[in-house]
Amino acid sequence: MTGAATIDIDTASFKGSIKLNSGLFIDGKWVDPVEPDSIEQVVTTLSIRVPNAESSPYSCTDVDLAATGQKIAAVSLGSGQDAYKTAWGLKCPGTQRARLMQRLADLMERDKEAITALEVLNTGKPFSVAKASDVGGSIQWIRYFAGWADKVQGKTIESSVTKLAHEPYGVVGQIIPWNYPLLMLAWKVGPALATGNCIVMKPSEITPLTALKFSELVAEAGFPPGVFNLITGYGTTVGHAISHHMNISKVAFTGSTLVGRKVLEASAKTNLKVVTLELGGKSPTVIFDDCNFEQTIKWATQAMYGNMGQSCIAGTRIFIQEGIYDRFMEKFTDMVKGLTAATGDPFAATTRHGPQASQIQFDRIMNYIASGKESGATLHIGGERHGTEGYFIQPTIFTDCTPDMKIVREEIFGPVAAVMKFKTEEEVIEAANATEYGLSACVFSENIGRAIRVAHAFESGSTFVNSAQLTEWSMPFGGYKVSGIGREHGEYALATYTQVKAVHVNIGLTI
Ligand SMILES: NC(=O)C1=CN([C@@H]2O[C@H](COP(=O)(O)OP(=O)(O)OC[C@H]3O[C@@H](n4cnc5c(N)ncnc54)[C@H](O)[C@@H]3O)[C@@H](O)[C@H]2O)C=CC1
Ligand code: BAL
Repeated sequence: MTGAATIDIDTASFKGSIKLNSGLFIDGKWVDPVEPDSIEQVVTTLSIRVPNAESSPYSCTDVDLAATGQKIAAVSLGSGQDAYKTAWGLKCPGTQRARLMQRLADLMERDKEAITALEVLNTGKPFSVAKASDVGGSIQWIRYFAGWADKVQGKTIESSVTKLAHEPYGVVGQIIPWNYPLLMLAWKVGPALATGNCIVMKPSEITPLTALKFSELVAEAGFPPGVFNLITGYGTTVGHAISHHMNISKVAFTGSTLVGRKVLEASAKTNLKVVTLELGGKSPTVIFDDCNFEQTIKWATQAMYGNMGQSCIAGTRIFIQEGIYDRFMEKFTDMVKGLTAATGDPFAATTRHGPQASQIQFDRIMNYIASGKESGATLHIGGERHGTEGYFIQPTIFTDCTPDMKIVREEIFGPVAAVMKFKTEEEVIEAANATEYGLSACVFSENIGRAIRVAHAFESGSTFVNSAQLTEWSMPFGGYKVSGIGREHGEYALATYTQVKAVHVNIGLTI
């Protein structure tokens, strides 16, 4: 139900009380979900776990913010449509949209510490990382797209005097996951607002807190009511309603390939809404003998274990050329031991590795570890729960992996590396591409000719030479194969939030 919950946080990184609205943010207002006997009915459960600073930081108190039923269609989507027609998109000049977006970014900057604390509660990621990458990155994304808002322009084709207008879709649905709750929101909101669309946003049911806070800042920034709407709830209800809705013209989804297929299917069965999908990955990290050894160790470790391995571009299949295999494994093992030693309370300044985001995810990863052991891979290090409480898993390495193993084929979304040895460039390209996924791939070699050759040979939407995971607001991001459809970021993202209208102007032709 609507109302505000106060979350008291007393940790090494953040001390304070954060007031958070707990309703749905629709048409610029916090509203109660409507009666549960309606046709489109969902149950919204916002349950957060607040570390109890008095005892172990991992013993948690459940705080219920809301648990209720709702019908979303008439209220949220109807008002979104109305707002689009009267107050946004074609009616609101790009310069004004840019100003509002910059104001929103300023407010996020103002509340950066509190937003970070909420994101840590949401996910368990280390505070310093959440502050710099998740919240800092989100602010950058909003600012970057604010810069585009007054530069979305059409063209004129001179020969036939045809004006091409790039128009917003109207109401777009956005369904996002739990691994980067605020960042994924910013990735999607930025281009949608810049191009003048209205948004119906559904955060993951596991991590709604920063999205609620973001909605408050949207209101404070002065966006017209209905431009940004937040509907919390489950995928099978709210997500299902969004993907099937006849008045939503485009859906942008990030999450599992399984659900991505459902969203696409929903489009086919309803109004053929445009669907962009950013899905899973099983990304290769290819390390040649002639790499810069010290740098490569660091990048490969970060690529694998960053965000506790809960990243769609995690470098989970690590291919090491035979000449440096032993030396690399020795140092890589040391890095993992260091990470294990720095595993713990996400609010502690020394923590570099936190828990997995949920019990479901914890169980899923532990099952993959069991499968790795059963399938004959060698458990090199890790493989157990870390500590006795919470969703902590030791950073893990499996060696002697083969392509048929589940831990090599499937996205684990946890801190579990599958290491393989290779001899030749041709062999490793084939092995790296032997996956249904194609989101990201890294190559490490000081032979720049070879590095570029391999980067081009990867069947992947993003490839990195002597680096990893450097996703940036201006660089297109998306998948080959089952890793997705469409691109986010930069000018390419604008194209996925606009449709082109050809206006043919007769300047003298008579019949
Ligand atoms: N590409 C990425 O960044 C992500 C990939 N994943 C992968 O997916 C696996 C499972 O994680 P989940 O949380 O279960 O992902 P998921 O794909 O079920 O959830 C992502 C979002 O989709 C929504 N959703 C779920 N069912 C839906 C439906 N029928 N219609 C519309 N929306 C729906 C969820 O509520 C959430 O907001 C992970 O282990 C990982 O492999 C998960 C999260 C992010
Ligand atoms: N889903 C995009 C960001 C990531 O998971 O790495």
